[in-house]
Amino acid sequence: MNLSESSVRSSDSPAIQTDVCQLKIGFIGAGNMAFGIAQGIIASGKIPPSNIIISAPSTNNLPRFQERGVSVTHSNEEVVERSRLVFLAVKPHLVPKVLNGISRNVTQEHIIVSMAAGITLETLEELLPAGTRVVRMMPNLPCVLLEGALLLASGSCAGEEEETLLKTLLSPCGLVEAGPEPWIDAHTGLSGSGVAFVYVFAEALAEGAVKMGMPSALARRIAAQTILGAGVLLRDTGKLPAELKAEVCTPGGTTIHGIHALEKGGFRAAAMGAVEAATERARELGKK
Ligand SMILES: NC(=O)C1=CN([C@@H]2O[C@H](COP(=O)(O)OP(=O)(O)OC[C@H]3O[C@@H](n4cnc5c(N)ncnc54)[C@H](O)[C@@H]3O)[C@@H](O)[C@H]2O)C=CC1
Ligand SMILES: O=C(O)[C@@H]1CCC=N1
Repeated sequence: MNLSESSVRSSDSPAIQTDVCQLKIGFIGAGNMAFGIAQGIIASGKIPPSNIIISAPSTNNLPRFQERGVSVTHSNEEVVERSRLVFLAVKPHLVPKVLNGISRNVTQEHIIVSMAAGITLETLEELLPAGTRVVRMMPNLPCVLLEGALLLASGSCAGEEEETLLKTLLSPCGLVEAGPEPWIDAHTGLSGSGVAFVYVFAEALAEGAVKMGMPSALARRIAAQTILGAGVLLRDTGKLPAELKAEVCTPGGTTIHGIHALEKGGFRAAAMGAVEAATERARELGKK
């Protein structure tokens, strides 16, 4: 069995089913993140939507999954019973309650992937049967458009092979990387929360243009396209931000005057401080 078609095996864990395309996948929680990740998995073309099941206590969020051929239920236990790869997509404070509810249904055949901000691998492993294969994952909102940035970290009974499986399944969601657990909290600040920091910047750019007389709807559209274009250039050229910045800055021109204003306003320190504050908050959420 090999992963490209395929199945994966952890050295001291059971094989991860037969074919990846036969893997049964579950989601507990049916919010935006579950939707983004499920869309990515469906887009991979490796898993038929009928092999995916999702649970939530109310029906509010379920129709958009049903429309894509995903099975839905109100029972978290049913999700665990019918799946081998289970994504935990509830808010962090609900994780202990949800894991207490499903723990007796979890076997060593399962891989449990939590995307809850701050909740540590140690906590997840304590709440699940000994030997459970657990992975922590931090996605971000653009996963819903398959332009996300995800970071994975494995628990003590999971590793490279579970990460390989997840990278294969999740790569349509965007950039998928793996790293040590402490990076997950930093990634939460940089990217999970960082998306919202970019929106604050977008709003501020647009409001600057409104102040200078541009209609706000047009200013917002241009701000969005400016951020999109700058981001694609940064990603696709592989150049450093400083190199691209230098390409825009004509000596004595408009941009360097604007950058001076940003620096006088402490923009760079504020952005670094935002990532630091969000990372610290993720660490705090993880404390028992
Ligand atoms: N929203 C974001 O940008 C990001 C969120 N996350 C993490 O993803 C997780 C989910 O976040 P969102 O999708 O934004 O939340 P959400 O509030 O949109 O969705 C949570 C879902 O959980 C369901 N739910 C509530 N109680 C439940 C229970 N007892 N059993 C099963 N389902 C239950 C809700 O009905 C809802 O469908 C959170 O832990 C968050 O930290 C991670 C990265 C980014
Ligand atoms: O604000 C939060 O706690 C979640 C985690 C990252 C993005 N949203």
